Amino acid sequence: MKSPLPMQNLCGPEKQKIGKDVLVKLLRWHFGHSEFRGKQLEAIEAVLSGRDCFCLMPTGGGKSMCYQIPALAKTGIVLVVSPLIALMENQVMALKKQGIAAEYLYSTQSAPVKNKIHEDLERGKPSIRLLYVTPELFATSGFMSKLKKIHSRGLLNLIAIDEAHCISSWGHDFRPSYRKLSSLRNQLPGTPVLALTATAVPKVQKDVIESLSLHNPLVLTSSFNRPNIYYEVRYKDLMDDPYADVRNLLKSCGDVCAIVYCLERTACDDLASHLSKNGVACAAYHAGLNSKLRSSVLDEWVSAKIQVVVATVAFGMGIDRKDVRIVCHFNIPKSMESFYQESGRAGRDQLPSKSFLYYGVDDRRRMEFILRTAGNKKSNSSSSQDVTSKKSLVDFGQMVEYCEESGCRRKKILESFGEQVSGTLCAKTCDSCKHPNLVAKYLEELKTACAFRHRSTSSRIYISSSTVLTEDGQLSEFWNRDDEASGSEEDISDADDIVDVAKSIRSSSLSQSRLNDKFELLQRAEESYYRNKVPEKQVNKIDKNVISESLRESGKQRLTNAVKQNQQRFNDLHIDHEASVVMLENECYKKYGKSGKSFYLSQLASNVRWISTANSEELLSKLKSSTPACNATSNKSDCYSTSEPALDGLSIETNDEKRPHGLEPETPVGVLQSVSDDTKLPPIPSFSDFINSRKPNDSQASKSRKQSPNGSKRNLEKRMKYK
Ligand SMILES: Nc1ncnc2c1ncn2[C@@H]1O[C@H](COP(=O)(O)OP(=O)(O)OP(=O)(O)O)[C@@H](O)[C@H]1O
Ligand SMILES: [Mg+2]
Repeated sequence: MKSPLPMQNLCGPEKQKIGKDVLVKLLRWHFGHSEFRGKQLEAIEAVLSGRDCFCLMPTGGGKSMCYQIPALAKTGIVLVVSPLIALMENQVMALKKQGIAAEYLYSTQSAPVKNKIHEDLERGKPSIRLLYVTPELFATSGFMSKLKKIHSRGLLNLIAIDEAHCISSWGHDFRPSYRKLSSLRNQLPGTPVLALTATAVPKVQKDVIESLSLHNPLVLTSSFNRPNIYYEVRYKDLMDDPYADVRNLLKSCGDVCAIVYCLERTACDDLASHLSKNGVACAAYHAGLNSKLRSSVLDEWVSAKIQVVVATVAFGMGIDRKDVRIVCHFNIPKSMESFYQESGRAGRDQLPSKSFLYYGVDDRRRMEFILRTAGNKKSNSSSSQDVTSKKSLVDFGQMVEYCEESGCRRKKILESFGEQVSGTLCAKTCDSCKHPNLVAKYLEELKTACAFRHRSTSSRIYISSSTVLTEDGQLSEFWNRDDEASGSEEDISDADDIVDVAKSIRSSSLSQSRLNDKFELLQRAEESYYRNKVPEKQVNKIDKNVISESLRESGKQRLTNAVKQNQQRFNDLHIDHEASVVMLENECYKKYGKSGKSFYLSQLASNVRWISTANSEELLSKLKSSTPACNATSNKSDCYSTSEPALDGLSIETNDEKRPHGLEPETPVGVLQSVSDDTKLPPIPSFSDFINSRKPNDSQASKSRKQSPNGSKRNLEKRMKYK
């Protein structure tokens, strides 16, 4: 471990101004960088002199240094508020490696770890120089009173708010918990506050300064230009196989570090599995994976054991690998801000890197649908619905222009943040400046292709994926039949703000008639599948449809979420959550594993619906756990009679450890046992059955429709009408 630079020899008494040479020495000694970058030095000098500072620097610009150097320049503590535990963990680990005493605290951390940190902070001269905390912890009275003590002892040197744009609801990453930071100025007077962000929108900047009550702050802004990133758009509608294009692109760049962003979790799994099968070693990362798997992917990627990650935006803020050479968006992002942040993860080492955006007209429509619906969900009054929805659609419009219009891409990015850009700035570092004729040709072809598609495929079933309310207010999920992608709230909003998302879903205003239309479409698709069975020719297509282990994992996660939403009922009925999830997922897989992903996902959605709609008896009779029956056999897999190899990924043997103790031995029919027993349990309805059961007056008619030729005819007429 490197010994700390002996400060007393460098800067003398505490109050004395710390000179530039001292700060540069600290930078070199501790971090090995020769000089400060951009506005780092100005920010550091401001906060060391006790002044508030708002620091706007591009992604990868080196914002962390602006609070890390002050922490080393004075005895005492720098408090850093950071939005993500993973982000704190990474930074603290890196600092410790450099021999700098840093720790992090969050509310659900184990008591011994917390106590050790608190003990250090209570010492006359704490050894900790940087303390990272979550905004949630900051807002607790217990932590605040401890902090006030440190403050009253004159040891709190600086409060740094990293990713400060999270405080603004105008920003793309709003975290309600950041709002609670607005009281810190009153609670801890006299301590300078440093707000750091890479978010460029002026409205957000103003909001951050006001919300944190920064007093006469030094406002430091830098250009958002990332000269080392080459920008290019690729047009999916002009490609035979966009997957192959991504694959070839990655292969042609060699074994470089890359992030491929997809809108939806299932798309991540799908693309990752395609790439892996075709010689590009990679891993999927999204919020649907369990946290263990996610952190292992992250660890492997950070330590360069994996070079390529296919991820949703859950792979986001604070991801710090300097040598990302390619960021590829397989679907259009929701705004220029998001695009800038995500593509900005490339080339943090300032070396040449590339951003590729795969643009497709279907993706555009889907995003428009999602934003419109999300806008409606997020607001209660109809006027604010309009405003939210319009704002996000306007933001998204900039992204569409980026893709659909000719002209310098770099200029479009920078101008969207209000920067004036000279014509020569780009210097052929985007496709439009480098190959203007080619891009113009693509855009022309795109227009033609879209016009043609509009005429010839207006009958195509286009169902955008989203989570919406059924008529009785329960959660229901739709699956996109076109690309088998599932809607995922997390993918388009705050990944860790489940409560907010749930609230927003509850206030969804999707009309009943549109819902019914969608039900009809899904139901018909399922019926038609069984009528036509899969022809031989489509064998290849079905291969693509294979249900991967990671898809099954994410299926289990969906069911787990549904169980969590009904946790109270499960607890009241003493139903084992985990075993139920395993059993239901296994049932989906057994039933639809061979029919392909589409129906597997559909059946999972049915299960999710069933979990929230089934009454107590139904839940009990299907899921009541008999843990003791299974415990009686030492090996959990003995409880399964199935010999399916795909069960490997379900880690059944771990369920015993996790199962709550105290279940009575006479508990009836076991979840796991139920799969192997002949005991007849109520089936989970298929999509059609579910819909029909919800239409009591119509169910008979629906059945006869399925059977009689007249029924089919009526069905066809109805379909024509819909189209
Ligand atoms: N003065 C410097 N000279 C060279 N490299 C630097 C300097 N300051 C910071 N860096 C390096 O730049 C990289 C990015 O730094 P940092 O993570 O602080 O950026 P950031 O502005 O916080 O980015 P983001 O917005 O993505 O969080 C780090 O790897 C860091 O070591
Ligand atoms: Mg940062």
